[in-house]
Amino acid sequence: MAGDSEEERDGFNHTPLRIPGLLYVSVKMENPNLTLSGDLLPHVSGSFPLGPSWDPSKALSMERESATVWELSFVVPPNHEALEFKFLLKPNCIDNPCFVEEGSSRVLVGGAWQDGDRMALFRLDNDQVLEYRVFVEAKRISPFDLAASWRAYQENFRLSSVRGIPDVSINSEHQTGNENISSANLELDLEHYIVPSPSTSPSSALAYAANSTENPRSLGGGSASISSSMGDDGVPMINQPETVGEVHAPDQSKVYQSPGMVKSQSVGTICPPQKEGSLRGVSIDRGVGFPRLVKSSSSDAFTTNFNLDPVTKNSIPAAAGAVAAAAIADQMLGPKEHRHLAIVMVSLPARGKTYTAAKLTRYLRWLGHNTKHFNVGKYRRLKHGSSQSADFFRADNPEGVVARNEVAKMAFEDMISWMQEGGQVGIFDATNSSKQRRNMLMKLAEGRCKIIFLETICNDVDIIERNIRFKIQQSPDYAEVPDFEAGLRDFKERVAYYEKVYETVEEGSHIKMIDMASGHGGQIQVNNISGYLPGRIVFFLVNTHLTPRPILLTRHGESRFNVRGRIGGDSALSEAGELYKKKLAKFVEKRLKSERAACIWTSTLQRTILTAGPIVGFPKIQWRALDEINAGVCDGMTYEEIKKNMPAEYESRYKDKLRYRYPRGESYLDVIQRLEPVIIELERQRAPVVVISHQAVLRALYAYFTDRPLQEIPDIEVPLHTIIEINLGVTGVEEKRYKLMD
Ligand SMILES: O=P(O)(O)OC[C@H]1O[C@@](CO)(OP(=O)(O)O)[C@@H](O)[C@@H]1O
Repeated sequence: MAGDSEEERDGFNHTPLRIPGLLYVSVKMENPNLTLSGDLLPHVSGSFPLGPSWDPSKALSMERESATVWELSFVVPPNHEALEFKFLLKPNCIDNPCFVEEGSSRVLVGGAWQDGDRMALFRLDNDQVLEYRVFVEAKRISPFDLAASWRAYQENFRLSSVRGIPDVSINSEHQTGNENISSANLELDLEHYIVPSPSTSPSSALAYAANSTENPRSLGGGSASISSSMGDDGVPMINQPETVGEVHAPDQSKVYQSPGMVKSQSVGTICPPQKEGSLRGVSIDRGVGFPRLVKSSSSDAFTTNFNLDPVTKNSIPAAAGAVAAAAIADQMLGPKEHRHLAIVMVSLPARGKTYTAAKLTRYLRWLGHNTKHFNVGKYRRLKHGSSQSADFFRADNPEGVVARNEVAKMAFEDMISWMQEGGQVGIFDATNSSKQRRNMLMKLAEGRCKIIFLETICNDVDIIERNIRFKIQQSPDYAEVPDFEAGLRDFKERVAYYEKVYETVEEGSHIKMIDMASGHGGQIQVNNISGYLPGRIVFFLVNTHLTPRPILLTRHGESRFNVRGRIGGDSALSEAGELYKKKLAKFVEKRLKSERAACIWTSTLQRTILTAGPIVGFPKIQWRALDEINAGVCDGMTYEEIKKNMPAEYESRYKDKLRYRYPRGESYLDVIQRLEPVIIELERQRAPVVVISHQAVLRALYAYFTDRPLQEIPDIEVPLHTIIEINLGVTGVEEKRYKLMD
């Protein structure tokens, strides 16, 4: 084309490139007339780094890039010595001679030809001449691109040693070769290996679920106002409301300013131990909720207030995936569903209502929906004391009825106030067993939130009896009743009073869970339910049950990358990892020996598959969703290397590890989103499950079971060679840890 430089026309580089960094050099040969070359394969031989010598037998073969083009790429330091080389054609058969191109050697300096010929000529035995066009391309590359291309090379060319294993497998016999370890080393007295669970875990002991619900605003001494002030830039700053009984400290790391956006502050909430014997201790509120949608002050366009971190240049919504997508869709098309949702529990006492409410709260929070659990019993105890006898609950006791309606109203109003300050889903936990009470709540909700009634019906007398006994042991209502039998009689009397006036739900939007506790049969009836979140709630409830079973979480045995401090990758096990896999197999054998069924889940990465290897007798299933967080371009690097070579990325992750997404990789929030099907399946399973996975993934799973705030997930301790046993039972979640080796 007229005006094109010679270089642009023929692809040649005539001036030496003097650019800092590593040089990625690609040399190509093109032979448009393939038929002439027969089985002669293009090679390159030359000085370092192209080869140790000019010996043709050590020449580097070029890769076929297309039908007519052959390519060889290599990396050289920026100020490399002149590289000398020549093209060769080597026959397939080593006995035949090879042909070296005519003319003097080619010289590359700084990635550019030094007067090199643009054609390579080969004179064959029969005086036939073969002509190839030659090209060179040099690019400066970062160590990360280099690492990525090396990884791609490895993944493509080095077969994983476990690739032959099908997605679902079971080995019924110990593998030979794996057992050359003295059985004495593996003699496991399980109790001997128990180590304390982290003290911050609220579920390391049994907790009465109602204790950790919301504290009343008007009874606990705090205020419930929205404080609104002007920020430095003159735009209003909306503070998260305070919750009574909690001390608030603004989390400066989440204060952000973004052009055209309302400045917002997400508040970390430090909760001192709660009055009612809460086991939670100090915890930090997750500080992420349904993204608030605000209108830009500088333009007509709507923007989404996503708690952006000023240092994270690829800023990520506070709650990723579906939560953020729903917020955007609402903003563009108008809200499809009511922004605030109240799940109003309905049931007789001791039907698993509070347990179901707590479980649903935990699930919705983990997904990033701002959810709180309001337990009217807690309000009652704080207002009227915890030693009310059955009489208080009689429908023909006017003072009792007034007092109970009053605390219900108070809790409901607290819930609505919290919603108006940005809360999304309130779980309203009381018996709400008469139409009259439910009408009262519907009136209070009018124009302020949508109500879905969630009724739990249980017809299994054994389950009811078990729940009643648990209530006497755990509920603060009976903490001061020393005689268990007296407590039992009183509570049964209370239940009878409720039964007299109980009216099943027929009105409004509702979900009925009928005999779902055992996990055998049961049914869910749904009336007038629509929308994304209600749909998701129904799906969750359909899959959940109360059959007790353990879930064992463990990281793979130490990998070779772990030893070298490299993240990600797909390396095999170190020597210590090899030992752990054998110990783990023994542990599983012993711990699950009385179980009729169990299942082993691994990721698709070889370090988990190899760790599961010696476990016998249980099916093994590989889940891609259990793969480690994808570190994108940083995969295979050490944290030190990232810090040195990509300081901005390192800093961004350090500042907000939860939301930080590796370039071309994932964030912790991404990992949580992809784990949702795993959670649903874990809830659905009735047999024990052993999950052999990775640090980031197990942090997210563990946070779900122990109701840890999203913000804390990236720092949860999940050590190597340790098994975290989660027991899901009728009374809640219990945790135990076994450390098999260092
Ligand atoms: O989020 P951080 O703390 O980096 O932890 C995740 C990292 O843990 C590691 C080990 O450092 O997991 P893994 O156990 O699978 O080897 C890395 O591969 C992974 O990137």
